[in-house]
Amino acid sequence: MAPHAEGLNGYTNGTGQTTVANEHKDLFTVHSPNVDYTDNEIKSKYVYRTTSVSQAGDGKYVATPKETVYDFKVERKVGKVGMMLVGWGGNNGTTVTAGIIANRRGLVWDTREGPRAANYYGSVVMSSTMKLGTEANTGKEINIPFHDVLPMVHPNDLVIGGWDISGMNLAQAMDRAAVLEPTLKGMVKKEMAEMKPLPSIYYPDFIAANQGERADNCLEGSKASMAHVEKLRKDIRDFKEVHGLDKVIVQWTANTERYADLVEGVNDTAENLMKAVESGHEEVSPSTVFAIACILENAPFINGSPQNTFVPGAIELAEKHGAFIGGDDFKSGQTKMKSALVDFMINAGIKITSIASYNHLGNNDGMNLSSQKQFRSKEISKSNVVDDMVEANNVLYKPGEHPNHTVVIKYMPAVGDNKRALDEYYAEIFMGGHQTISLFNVCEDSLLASPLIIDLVIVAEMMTRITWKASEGDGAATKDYKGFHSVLSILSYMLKAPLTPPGTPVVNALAKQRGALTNIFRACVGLQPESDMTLEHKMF
Ligand SMILES: NC(=O)c1ccc[n+]([C@@H]2O[C@H](COP(=O)([O-])OP(=O)(O)OC[C@H]3O[C@@H](n4cnc5c(N)ncnc54)[C@H](O)[C@@H]3O)[C@@H](O)[C@H]2O)c1
Ligand SMILES: O=P([O-])([O-])O[C@@H]1[C@@H](O)[C@H](O)[C@@H](O)[C@H](O)[C@@H]1O
Repeated sequence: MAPHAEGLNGYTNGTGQTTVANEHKDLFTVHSPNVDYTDNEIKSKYVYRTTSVSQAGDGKYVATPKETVYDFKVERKVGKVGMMLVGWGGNNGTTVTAGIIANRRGLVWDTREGPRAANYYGSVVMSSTMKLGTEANTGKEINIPFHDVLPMVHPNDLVIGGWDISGMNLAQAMDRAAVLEPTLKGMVKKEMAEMKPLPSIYYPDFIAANQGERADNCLEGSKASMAHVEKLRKDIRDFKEVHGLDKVIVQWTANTERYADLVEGVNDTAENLMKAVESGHEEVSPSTVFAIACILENAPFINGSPQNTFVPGAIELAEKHGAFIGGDDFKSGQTKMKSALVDFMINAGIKITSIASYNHLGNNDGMNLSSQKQFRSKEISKSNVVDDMVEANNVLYKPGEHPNHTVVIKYMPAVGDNKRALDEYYAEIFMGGHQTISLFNVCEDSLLASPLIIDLVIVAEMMTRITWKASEGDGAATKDYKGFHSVLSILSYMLKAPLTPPGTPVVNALAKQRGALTNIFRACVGLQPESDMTLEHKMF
């Protein structure tokens, strides 16, 4: 077996290079009067160009180009970052932890197909690129690793911890998950056996009854309480202190909960929500209690599951505290494919009239989802993913017209984590014709979700070091630098049901989501949005 390369005081990032942990080296600098680099900051002046449209009567519009000048400021020091997972002992939690350890140590392990090396495939931040520009004298396109556009935390440097209602240590839980090759598990088992999830809050009514048998690592109390909020806050503070962290990002990768009823006077405002927690109201879910604890600790909290963790009171609480939240529901395989395929077909002028989405899986997630209330949470997040694309094409679809769309999930233990997704897309094409696309997509769910957990942590942490002010253009110029809105809709590329600031549109089209993420980060170093116009190759 090939020995694994291990740098002193650092790690190999899968390509054999040894990188000193926590040190960021700029791959490029922007040479512009609008960009200023200091030891601690990158400051840029960015002209944001949009088009304002107004109705001109008889169905016509007037389009007026608009310009707003923003000043962005990026802190260059990454600091020491912790990732705390709720549901750490689950398939995703154990898999992402083992994956980061394997990358940090540059592990290579034997498989039936020969040796495999640790990598971050499936992470848009770690394994995709973006166009920086074109080479001055050759016109050749220069692409850079996405991770290098701004000073971002490297996943190998993440300090990992978390909670689980199951008390298994991470090595035992990794075996239970049955996701990774035994040869790889053997190489990380010792380190993972040292990792034990903190006891968590367990309110049985929110997840399937079939989860009860693993709940042996729970705090006292089966309903929300301030004691629970304060205990989780202390867990976060202690984790930061013990590991000397500058910040902690928390993610919910625990089981899918049932939707919480939205009750006026209970979870409609921040004040009522806190009162509901104090009174132990049964409609406050564990995930909402975690969200409250993170908001009060100013630890960004991301919901990787489909339930409505962020009830209106939680969003208002986050806004009041200027804390970051994001969600919902990792977009890993079947839905990611759907959002790309539907985007392409509708933008090609093909009228999708029905989408049948079936899948079966045999992991614990599937077992939890075999309970109707938990399935309903997932059905909602998987069904709404095409709405914006349909609504954007009023040539194909009349107002309110939608394709038929059905979502089926079945629990079949035999296939374990290797979910089978079967989709049929039925569409109308030219002159009464039809196109039927049938997909069979085997998604190794945790191996697809783990890179998303990493991307969500990296992007959320990056957002804690970006501030802005508007210097010219429409609307009141802002005097001081401030952070982005509490609801991090920039995370949408990794999520099925993107949470957006109240009153703002939800974008599910995958290309638009990636474009927003890429171009916002480019703007922070004064670069214009990626443009594929390549006029330089068309007009000379
Ligand atoms: N591809 C994917 O795997 C994928 C994609 C999208 C969403 N998700 C969602 O991610 C979540 C995790 O998926 P998984 O496959 O790892 O599931 P899993 O069942 O293997 O892991 C969930 C873990 O959460 C723990 N848990 C349950 N309630 C808890 C609580 N209140 N506090 C702390 N821990 C708790 C369970 O003990 C379990 O270890 C699920 O909600 C799933 O729907 C997964
Ligand atoms: O592949 P995808 O649709 O993005 O997401 C997955 C679903 O297909 C699956 O049914 C569910 O069990 C997983 O938790 C995950 O949500």
